[in-house]
Amino acid sequence: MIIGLTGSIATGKSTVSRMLKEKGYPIVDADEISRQVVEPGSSVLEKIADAFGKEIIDQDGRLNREKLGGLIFNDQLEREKLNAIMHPAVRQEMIRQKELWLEKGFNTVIMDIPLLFESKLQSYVEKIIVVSATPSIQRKRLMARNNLTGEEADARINSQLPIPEKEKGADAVINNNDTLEETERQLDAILAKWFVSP
Ligand SMILES: CC(C)(COP(=O)(O)OP(=O)(O)OC[C@H]1O[C@@H](n2cnc3c(N)ncnc32)[C@H](O)[C@@H]1O)[C@@H](O)C(=O)NCCC(=O)NCCS
Ligand SMILES: Nc1ncnc2c1ncn2[C@@H]1O[C@H](COP(=O)(O)OP(=O)(O)OP(=O)(O)O)[C@@H](O)[C@H]1O
Repeated sequence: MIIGLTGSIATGKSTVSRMLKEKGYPIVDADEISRQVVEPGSSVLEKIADAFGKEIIDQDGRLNREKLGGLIFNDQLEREKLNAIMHPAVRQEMIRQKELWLEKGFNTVIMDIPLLFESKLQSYVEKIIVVSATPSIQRKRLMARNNLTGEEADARINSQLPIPEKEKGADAVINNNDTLEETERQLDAILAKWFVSP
């Protein structure tokens, strides 16, 4: 079974994804892939420099993620421009990795895709788990993790679909507002209900 794992920014996808990895599930991680496709010298990075200016690349040839984040999280048109450059490459690599895991004989593959709903990738997966948190907990965790002001955190949160919209499209919701143990208990209940194993 192909399971899509999504949520909103800083609601706890990576946390749940780590739990699944520990249980032996193979993970295809869209955030990790979106870092790989912009490695120094890649054609995707070249396109980003053409579109956003050479200043977006540091002296060492690496993408300045902070600068690019500052541009795209505050501006829908700039965000769409970046998405149009990056998403085709990210999608292609996600599918390649999923096929590899299936060829290796796994029954289940977890696709960790933050923008599953925004990018309309529902058809890529068979079941969808949404990791959810209350808006105030989400904002607090995002500010702490990324060292952001409230305003910067709000811009990132508002660049995605509202959490209730995502919950409506989910086959299962994990409420990650409490302890990690409580989150894992919800995860285990979902896996048992769906009779899945790695
Ligand atoms: C703008 C970038 C350079 C900022 O890098 P940074 O290291 O600060 O953030 P990181 O990549 O860890 O992403 C953190 C979270 O931001 C959110 N996010 C990232 N990109 C986007 C986007 N285009 N639209 C809305 N939310 C986004 C996601 O929830 C993601 O999990 C980076 O996010 C990026 O390359 N984004 C475009 C690729 C993309 O859409 N990635 C999301 C999954 S495919
Ligand atoms: N149950 C919890 N209790 C306390 N802190 C938590 C809990 N779950 C997650 N966190 C913390 O909240 C932050 C966000 O979690 P995580 O990185 O898993 O979110 P994410 O959804 O993967 O975010 P992104 O969309 O940015 O990739 C992290 O710093 C994490 O350690």
